[in-house]
Amino acid sequence: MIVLETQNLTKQFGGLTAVNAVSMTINQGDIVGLIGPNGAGKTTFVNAISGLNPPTSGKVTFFGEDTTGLTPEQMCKKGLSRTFQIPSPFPKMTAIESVMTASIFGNAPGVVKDPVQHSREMLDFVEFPMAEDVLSEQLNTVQLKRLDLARALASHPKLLFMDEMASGLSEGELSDIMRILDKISRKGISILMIEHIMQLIMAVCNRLLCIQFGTKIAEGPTQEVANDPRVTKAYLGSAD
Ligand SMILES: Nc1ncnc2c1ncn2[C@@H]1O[C@H](COP(=O)(O)OP(=O)(O)OP(=O)(O)O)[C@@H](O)[C@H]1O
Repeated sequence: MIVLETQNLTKQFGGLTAVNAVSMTINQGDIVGLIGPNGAGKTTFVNAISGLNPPTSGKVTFFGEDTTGLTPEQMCKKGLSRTFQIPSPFPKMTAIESVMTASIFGNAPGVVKDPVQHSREMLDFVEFPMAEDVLSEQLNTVQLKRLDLARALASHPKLLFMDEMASGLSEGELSDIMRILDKISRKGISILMIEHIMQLIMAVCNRLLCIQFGTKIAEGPTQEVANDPRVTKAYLGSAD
């Protein structure tokens, strides 16, 4: 089953074409790695799909429905959640209160009977390393990213976008993230992850999409794309 499809998705900022006619597909159960050099347009592409910064042209289809230009709130209600490269929490809220906002506002009324218990389960699920009543402003970046993930999962997504979840992680924290990604996937949630850490990409992604200067240069099975000379040249820096 096709979860998400983009057709010629384009985003321009004035004279800059940050995303240039990108067409791609995510199938049920996929863990797709979105790779490409810095400034390639990865975050802009994800923003254009998830509603944060709507596309200039092109089409987004989510579970067969045209969702082009819908707001983040509308996309969330339809089953698309995301995490951010730089999480921006509510600083004066505790961890559990932050997750509760998503639990309460990210689901249709009545879906979550007990938001406290549900949020606690989400924090457990992502193996949140701090007490649930810690203030968000006291968390470091790695802990904030874990909280961001719990918040994203609290709205029962069918598709999850993750923006550089693993940057700055130690070797041990990286294997924690791999385990958590596996748990998310086993729940039937499809994943698109922007990531620079090839160790993680190669271990968890079944497919890759590579963009450069806003244009798709490769899409397909992980090994195939990773070995594509255009990708090695663009992303890893050596083709010859
Ligand atoms: N709001 C904006 N206004 C103008 N230009 C923008 C805006 N957002 C992004 N850009 C530009 O669009 C291009 C793509 O940026 P984007 O952040 O999507 O790249 P990226 O692949 O996610 O990079 P990185 O890996 O460094 O996070 C860059 O040239 C960037 O400067």
